[in-house]
Amino acid sequence: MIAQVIIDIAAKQTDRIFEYHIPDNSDVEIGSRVFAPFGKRKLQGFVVGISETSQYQGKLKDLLEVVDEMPPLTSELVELSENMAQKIFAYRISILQAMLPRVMRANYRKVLTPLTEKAKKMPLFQGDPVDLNKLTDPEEIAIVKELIKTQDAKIEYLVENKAKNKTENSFSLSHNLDTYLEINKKVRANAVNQKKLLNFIVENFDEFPILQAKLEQEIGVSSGVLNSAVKKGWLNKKAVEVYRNPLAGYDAPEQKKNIILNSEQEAAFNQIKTSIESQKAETYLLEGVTGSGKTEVYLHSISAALKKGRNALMLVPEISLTPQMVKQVKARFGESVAVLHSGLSEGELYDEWCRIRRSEVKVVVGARSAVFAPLKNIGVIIIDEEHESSYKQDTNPRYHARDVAIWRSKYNHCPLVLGSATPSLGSRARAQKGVYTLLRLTKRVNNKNLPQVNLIDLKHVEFAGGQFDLSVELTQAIKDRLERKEQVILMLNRRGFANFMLCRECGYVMKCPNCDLSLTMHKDTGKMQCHYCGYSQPIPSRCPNCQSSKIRFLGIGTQKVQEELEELLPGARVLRMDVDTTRRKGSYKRILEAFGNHEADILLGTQMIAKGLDFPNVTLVGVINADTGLWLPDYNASERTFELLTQVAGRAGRAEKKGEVIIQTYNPEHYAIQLAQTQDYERFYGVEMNVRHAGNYPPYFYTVLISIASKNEQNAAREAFRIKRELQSKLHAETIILGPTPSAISRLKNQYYYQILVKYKKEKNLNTLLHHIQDSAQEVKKYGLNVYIDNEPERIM
Ligand SMILES: Nc1ncnc2c1ncn2[C@@H]1O[C@H](COP(=O)(O)OP(=O)(O)OP(=O)(O)O)[C@@H](O)[C@H]1O
Ligand SMILES: [Zn+2]
Ligand SMILES: [Zn+2]
Repeated sequence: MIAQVIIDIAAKQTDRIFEYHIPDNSDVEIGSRVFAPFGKRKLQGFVVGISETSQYQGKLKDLLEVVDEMPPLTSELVELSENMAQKIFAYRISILQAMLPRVMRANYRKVLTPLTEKAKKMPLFQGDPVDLNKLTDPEEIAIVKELIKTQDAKIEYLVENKAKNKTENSFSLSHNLDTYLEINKKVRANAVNQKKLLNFIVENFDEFPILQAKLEQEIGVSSGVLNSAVKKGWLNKKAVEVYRNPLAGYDAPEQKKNIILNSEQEAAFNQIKTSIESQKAETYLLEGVTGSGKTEVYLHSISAALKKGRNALMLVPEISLTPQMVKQVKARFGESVAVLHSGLSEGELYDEWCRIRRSEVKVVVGARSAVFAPLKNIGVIIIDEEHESSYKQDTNPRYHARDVAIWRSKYNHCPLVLGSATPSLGSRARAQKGVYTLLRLTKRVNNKNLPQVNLIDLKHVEFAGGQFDLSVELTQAIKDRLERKEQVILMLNRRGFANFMLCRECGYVMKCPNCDLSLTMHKDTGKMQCHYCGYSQPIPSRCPNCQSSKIRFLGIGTQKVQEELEELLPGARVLRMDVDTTRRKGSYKRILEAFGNHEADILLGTQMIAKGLDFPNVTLVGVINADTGLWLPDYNASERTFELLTQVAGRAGRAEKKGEVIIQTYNPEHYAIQLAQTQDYERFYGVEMNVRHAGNYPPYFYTVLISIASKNEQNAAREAFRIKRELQSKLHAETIILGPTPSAISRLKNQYYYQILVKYKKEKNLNTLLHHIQDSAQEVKKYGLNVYIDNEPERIM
């Protein structure tokens, strides 16, 4: 038999199938990871097909071995990777790798192995191969070169598999109960520990095998006692695989009572249920105002799928951001839930993934990449907060989880539910055209009103403190809540916004030497930092340009607002949530739990706190600066602003108590802000569609962004113009080609970027043309050029 293999080298020349002969009695399947000889190297690859015959004329090489016990990819995922490779501009191997947990990606070590006795005795080796990546001493490098030349040593590539199963010792019994009773009689009473152990064995005979940790704890003996019992033949010891449990701590304290759906929820659920039961691949857009109970519709849908003996896949934005959601799913479906998200340790992630692959779970909840979960027999797919831009991966491979989900829904003959209070314009437009089926929840559960929203015009306002962050009105409103023992959520919009250093004498702004971005001040670490490449330097006390001491730090940070709040409202307990306070694993969850237990009055944070939170005691939401993102040079800046404000407003007044929202803005007359005030998505949709129509933007046009990067600015520009000419000569006249222009951030990590935006309605050959452009860029890569192609970009700056 012949295996079709995609080899683990991301390059144009290898982006195709290589054939190998499958040795007899080797259990290669589609989806297997294998080792294959490739030139002089031994590389990993994925089997994407198996056939009886080959077109290849010569003699095929044998596959070397199969890496995993079970093929890591299902045949569905293999097929999916083929489909994706045709649509997005990425190599098939990059797509296949993206489907696996990070730890499973192969790591190659280049080592030098001694061949002759002479070499083996050299101090360089000390008997072992040398890791060439770790070799830095020029003298040693010279020796290595010489050894290769004289063939006393050779270079080899070792593949490291970092994915490891966690094991623990388990003890089982070797005799029957009577024998232990006998032994127990013979052991003298002063052998205290042995007695303890034997008594335990006799009393808990049926409980065995038992894990070591548990035995030690229950009997109160050390591992030494257990090991000597093994030597005596009383116990057998064996390492068994155990799972790391990332859901520990998510156990719901009480099983929630079964909620009865209201009539709108019921109507939406019934439609979804029909598709689940008839196994129909239909896409639903569940448009429900904040607090309308979308989650309950999801959970009912999952139940309905399970009842049909099928499984469920649910995507949420960044799961660590919604511990409340995980808890609910876990409370409902218990042990059969697996979670996948970037907040887990690599080991935990791998274990969860294994449980899914081995069909030990029925429900998978996860962030973007969970859309590749090797779950079989899917009966429903759900994407919560479907408008979130994080569902699009903005690095290679640039896929959108929604597109992948649509493909999987067709493959599995199951419905896909896209839910949001503020659907993306594209999804809403597709529902208008009937491509998706629109389901609406127009009211909050129990007929609660949406909160009242007040706009405060920052151009004409009195500020409460010495800083220009908090208006008198907002401060007073916070005070009122504190007196009533209610809670407040305050959001500082970080989009398009940073704390930067400005010299009032010469106008100098401190920028990153590698990128074209201003450095951001971090008071806690005492550093000015580039958020893009990580460069940092100490906060200066004088202007680096003119030595003046008149430097100012502009912008506001959550830290500064926290200080001001504590000054204006002494005694107020403030919890801060931003990148700095959530860096450590689990801190997000801890902060939210503390706020939920009313250990603080105010939750102050960045966009992180805008979505999905459900705290009944929150009656006031304040937005400190609504509009920083409004003027970004992106066609979807209004959509993002409207969405953010509507979402954060939705956190107020979700239970019995009435909610209020105060939005501070410099642009109270802008339509995105005005419509966020009424939280009227449908009207916003109407207005924004007109704006997009006038500007020839999505969803009226499709878009592709081509970025050209080089260390040499001229080269980037020259190639960009060449690509534009090629596009112009081959595309329709009505297709719009914008650029090339330097990207809004024109230099990043010492690379200059130029970009071209193509807007089109119908271009049958565009895909082929773009692949061709990318391929020819590969050929000029030796001049340091890189071309990136992003289909339907979320950001065009
Ligand atoms: N039928 C119902 N009866 C009573 N309570 C309900 C019902 N459905 C949902 N709830 C409760 O209403 C609250 C809000 O629901 P949920 O969080 O699902 O809203 P949502 O639509 O997801 O809102 P958002 O978009 O703001 O996240 C939750 O506490 C939920 O338990
Ligand atoms: Zn930088
Ligand atoms: Zn200066």
